[in-house]
Amino acid sequence: MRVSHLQLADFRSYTAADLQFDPGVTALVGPNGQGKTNLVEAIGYIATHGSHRVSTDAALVRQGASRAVIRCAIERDDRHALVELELVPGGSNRARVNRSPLPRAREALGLLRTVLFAPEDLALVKGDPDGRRRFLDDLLVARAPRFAGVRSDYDRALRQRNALLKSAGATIKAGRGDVRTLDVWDAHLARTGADLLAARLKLVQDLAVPTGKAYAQVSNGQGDAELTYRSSLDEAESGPDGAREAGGAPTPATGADVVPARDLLEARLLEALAKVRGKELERGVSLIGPHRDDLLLTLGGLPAKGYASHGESWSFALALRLASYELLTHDGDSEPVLILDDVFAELDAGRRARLADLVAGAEQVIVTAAVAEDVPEVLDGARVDVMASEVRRVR
Ligand SMILES: Nc1ncnc2c1ncn2[C@@H]1O[C@H](COP(=O)(O)OP(=O)(O)OP(=O)(O)O)[C@@H](O)[C@H]1O
Repeated sequence: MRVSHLQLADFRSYTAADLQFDPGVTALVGPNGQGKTNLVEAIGYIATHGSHRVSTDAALVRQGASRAVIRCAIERDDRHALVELELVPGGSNRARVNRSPLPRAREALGLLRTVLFAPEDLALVKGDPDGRRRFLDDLLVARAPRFAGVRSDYDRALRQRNALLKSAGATIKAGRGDVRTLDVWDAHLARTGADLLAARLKLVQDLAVPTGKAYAQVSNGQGDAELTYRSSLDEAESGPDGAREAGGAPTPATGADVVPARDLLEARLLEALAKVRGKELERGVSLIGPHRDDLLLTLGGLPAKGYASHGESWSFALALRLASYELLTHDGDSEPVLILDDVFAELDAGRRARLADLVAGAEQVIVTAAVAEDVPEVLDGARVDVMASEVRRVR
């Protein structure tokens, strides 16, 4: 799969942009702050309906404008799709595919698949669990777009349940409030939470081997990179409020683990929610569910966060992206578009060369760099200069 044409209106620093892409490598080159990342961010947005840099859309609309438009032509074998997204901060985004409006923008998910690696990815290793949960959920959606609905159903159930715990918690605890409404939200949370949890557990199992392999490739065989899904459900069941005895620390995924059935997870979530209800009413928040989980990253048995060096952390983040690329390629009938935003300048010579070798044969690679020398020679291809939010094809 590849992007063949990108057009922007009022997106970030661009009043308008129009850029054609060839298959293979395209390097977007220009000094800092000229609009290179804005271009790849727009392509990433078409694929994920989100930005890799900000969590709300307001910053994506050019200052002074009220909406932005991204139009992207996608080629997949001999099929073509023209996807157009209109970003309306504070309102609902609108999508058109081949010039026909879709009832809901999220129906356009899945038409373009990208894997984007950027300096922000260091937070996957060094940052809070929130970023790692988002990584897993974005990959779930890229593999199966229906998970966009699952995720938003879970978020809605969580918001409503937290609002109820906060507003009516004290009265329910005193035996005067409407417990039945809380029971209903427990059921919603357990149902949608089980969908999300089962999918994440399976995803971590699928990612474990390719991540270890990619880490070894990028770091030239140094260190064992492992993934472990840490679930708040397991912890609640083995804690003082729980019914089960502690089962010890969670073990790293091996790729061959048995993922608990979704229905069993739903029953376990319901039971655990009932057990912690008193504590939740006191605190006014939901204490169990996928929103409290984490993906633990370990290197040679030690947590990467807090122990790994800067270079090792980079390699781990890169390994997660390369493993995502492998999964998406394996699942679908075509390779996702690979985007490397400003990453070569961050890597040492060895890692840079190994990464370049790994991605050189991909169907489409879009690279951004401040200077052309940062792009490894093996990634020889088209070059576009970006200056003051103007694009100029030079090769
Ligand atoms: N909503 C917006 N409206 C107008 N300008 C914006 C908006 N958002 C970002 N910009 C501008 O876009 C520019 C940054 O563009 P971008 O991040 O693409 O730079 P870059 O070329 O990738 O730089 P670097 O090499 O430093 O990463 C900044 O000058 C910033 O002020």
